[in-house]
Amino acid sequence: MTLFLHDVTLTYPDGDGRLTALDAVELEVPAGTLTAIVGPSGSGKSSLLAVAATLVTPDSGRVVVADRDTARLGAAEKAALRREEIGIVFQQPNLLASLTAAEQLQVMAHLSGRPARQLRRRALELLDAVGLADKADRRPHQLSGGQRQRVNIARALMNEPSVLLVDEPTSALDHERGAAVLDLLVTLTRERSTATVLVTHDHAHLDRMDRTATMTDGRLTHGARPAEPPAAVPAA
Ligand SMILES: Nc1ncnc2c1ncn2[C@@H]1O[C@H](COP(=O)(O)OP(=O)(O)OP(=O)(O)O)[C@@H](O)[C@H]1O
Repeated sequence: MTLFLHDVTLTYPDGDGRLTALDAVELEVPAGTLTAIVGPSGSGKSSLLAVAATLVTPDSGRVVVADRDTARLGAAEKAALRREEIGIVFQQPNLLASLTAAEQLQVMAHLSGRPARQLRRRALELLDAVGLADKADRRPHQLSGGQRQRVNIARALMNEPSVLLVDEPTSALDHERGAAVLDLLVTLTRERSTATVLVTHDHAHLDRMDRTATMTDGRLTHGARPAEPPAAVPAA
């Protein structure tokens, strides 16, 4: 199992007490599949991503990433695991204004120590995979919002991660571009065998995902489709 969370509980300090952000969460994401997490604001979705990314250590439970039990890892080993095995796509692309699309990707992988020419080749291959082969030398202000999000996704894949964590990738996009970005994420998940977790508010495209789970007050329920508004009953 590429990403595996077992009985994960996370609390934050809250006044005199503690607030439970994740409550006995179970999550298994096999390689090459995409799980969408939906749920209301404040229900714990971002906390789940932060724990899966090993950025936050839960109070209890197991977090296994690429067959490594993260509880056994020191800080340096965790940082290496993040760099080598985990790709993160944030809501806002956070691209560096002065760099071209290809450079955004290359700078990400620079620390890996691979030769510059090899990094450039990989950056161009990924930009091609996200449909931006002809935009490699554009800077962020010369790209549309959807194109910037594609650069963001390609950048997260630069180190060939086995786990891809995606936070609200379509929130800044219109319906059509949002759907195209989700299609792209499904394709990349299959092609690159990533275990992908996607947090989304957007219920419109859940049928494209392999699995859906709903977060409610820190508890994750699998398989349940989020409540849709009831269909209008035609007047008799
Ligand atoms: N660093 C923190 N310290 C204290 N409380 C926090 C912290 N981060 C999140 N929380 C609280 O934990 C709960 C879960 O927050 P989280 O950000 O995981 O929810 P979310 O489902 O991602 O929300 P949204 O959809 O609005 O981004 C919320 O009640 C939030 O206020």
